[in-house]
Amino acid sequence: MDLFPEASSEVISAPGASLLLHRGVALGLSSDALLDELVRDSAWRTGDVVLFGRRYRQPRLFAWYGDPGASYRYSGTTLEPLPWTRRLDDLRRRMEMLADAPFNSVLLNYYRDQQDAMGLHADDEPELGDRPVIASLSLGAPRPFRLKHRHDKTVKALKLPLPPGSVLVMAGDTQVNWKHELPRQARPCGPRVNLTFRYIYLSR
Ligand SMILES: O=C(O)CCC(=O)C(=O)O
Ligand SMILES: [Fe+2]
Repeated sequence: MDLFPEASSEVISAPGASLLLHRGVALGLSSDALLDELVRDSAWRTGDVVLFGRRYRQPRLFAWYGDPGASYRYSGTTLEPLPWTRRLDDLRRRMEMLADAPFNSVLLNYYRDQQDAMGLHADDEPELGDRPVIASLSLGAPRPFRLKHRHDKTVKALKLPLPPGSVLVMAGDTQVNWKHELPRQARPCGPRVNLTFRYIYLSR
């Protein structure tokens, strides 16, 4: 078991973005064991999206955990967070140290195979604030994460392979200037779980 994998941190240069990719982050157990545990123990649910007036099932499972009141809004529904599990709270503390920012919630996404995906979007909901710090922990199949500039078509898209045990910290104006996606894959691949730790400004 690789409890202390080779750790490294890399600045990903992208105009108008702040991206730091940490590899081999200490998680308290191996990334494979953590993947298995989260797949088994998380309260996975399905979601729908409405696109051009039609309702579609999202091609992935998700779960939302956090402090009371840190609710998550998507496609017209508001989700109340499930209480932190010991594991997720431990990971939250680790991510806070790594990103030097507070987090009060985490969105887990479970991509069961190559057909599960997440479309192009920015995490720019008002409750995330103006320049959110988001720590994105990846486990399982190393699938490419794509980033596209929102305003300047001449800026080349980025394709980052996010290996298991890596944490991509998106900060500064990243969400203002860039969108990101996790495309469907042509080739079969194993499961992947991604956790995005976020800070939700609580509504009064
Ligand atoms: O699965 C990923 O790497 C990205 C997830 C994501 O963009 C999100 O949860 O907002
Ligand atoms: Fe996102």
